Amino acid sequence: MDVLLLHGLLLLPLAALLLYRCSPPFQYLLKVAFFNCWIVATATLLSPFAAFRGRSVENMKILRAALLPLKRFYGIRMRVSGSERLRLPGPFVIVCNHQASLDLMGMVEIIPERCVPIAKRELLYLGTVGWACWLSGIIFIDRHRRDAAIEVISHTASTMQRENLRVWVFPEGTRNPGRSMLPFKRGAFHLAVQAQVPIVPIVISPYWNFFSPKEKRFTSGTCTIRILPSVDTRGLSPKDVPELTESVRQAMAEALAEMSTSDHRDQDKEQPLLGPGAGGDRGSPRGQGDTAGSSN
Ligand SMILES: CCCCCCCC/C=C\CCCCCCCC(=O)SCCNC(=O)CCNC(=O)[C@H](O)C(C)(C)COP(=O)(O)OP(=O)(O)OC[C@H]1O[C@@H](n2cnc3c(N)ncnc32)[C@H](O)[C@@H]1OP(=O)(O)O
Ligand SMILES: CCCCCCCC/C=C\CCCCCCCC(=O)OC[C@@H](O)COP(=O)(O)O
Repeated sequence: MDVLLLHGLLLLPLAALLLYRCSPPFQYLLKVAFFNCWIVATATLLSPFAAFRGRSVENMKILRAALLPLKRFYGIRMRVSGSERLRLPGPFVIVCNHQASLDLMGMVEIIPERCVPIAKRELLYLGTVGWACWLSGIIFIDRHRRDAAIEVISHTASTMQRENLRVWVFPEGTRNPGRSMLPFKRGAFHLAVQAQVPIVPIVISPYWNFFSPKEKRFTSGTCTIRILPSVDTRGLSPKDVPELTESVRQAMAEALAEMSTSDHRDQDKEQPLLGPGAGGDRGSPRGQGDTAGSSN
């Protein structure tokens, strides 16, 4: 009986390993589970240290350090182009496309100092993760209460100037794995106009060559982040916001379309720490590679 049990216990990890290597959907599930576990574990372990400092944007540095290793686990190579455009001295508003939770990997790659994201209020209720977000100064809005959200944004505009704060907004307002961008919410643009600060648009390339929840596929691959030229808002007033929103969206949509046809060759792949990138590069569009970036 004991021998049987021992054999069973030995076979279980072996079977799991075999399944992991042979079944891309199983690999996908485990990789997504690990992503979430990593976030919960680091938030739980590190938030008490951040709590000594109290709520502060400086805690973003801890949050960033905790999330930076993720790309190595998954063998995701990040290529960034135009990073010098983020080296503006004062406050500014970043607007970025939002595909999935994986965006966190791109965010930590490029997010400048003293920058906080605007996030949905629901994140506050994620236990220690919500606590970590609150401690790091993340700004929460209730998307279902427009007036309250607008008030938070107005308040943020004055804080930005006073405290030299940068703000990161996902103007689509929700995750969008689709091939084109959703219409933009106007909050980020009102914020920039109210604070009279520049807007820096950022586009993260589509993940479909290595990540697809629909197909349950998560392999290694390359992600390109393009920082577009900043847009000045000095002298603009609230009546200019619709046009401003549309012109920034247009520039981002064009960049996204261009990046969607870019190909990431096999030699660009990193070896993931979490096993082989089984499943290959299915579904990746073929074309010219984006060589403008510097890899780091
Ligand atoms: C060294 C340091 C390193 C640090 C490293 C750090 C690493 C960081 C890593 C990890 C952090 C965690 C990351 C978490 C990420 C989470 C992401 C999310 O949760 S995304 C969901 C939440 N985001 C949004 O929703 C977008 C913002 N939303 C908006 O801007 C909306 O506009 C909103 C909510 C304010 C209203 O939404 P509406 O659905 O009503 O739509 P509308 O069309 O925009 O507005 C309706 C009307 O209100 C006006 N309006 C909107 N905002 C206004 C404003 N601020 N002032 C005046 N009017 C405004 C508009 O002009 C429009 O009016 P008219 O049609 O033009 O007449
Ligand atoms: C201060 C100490 C820090 C310790 C280490 C912290 C470790 C990580 C902590 C927090 C990371 C943030 C996790 C939040 C990730 C969620 C991002 C996301 O994708 O949310 C979805 C939301 O946008 C849109 O929602 P819907 O598509 O409308 O549903």
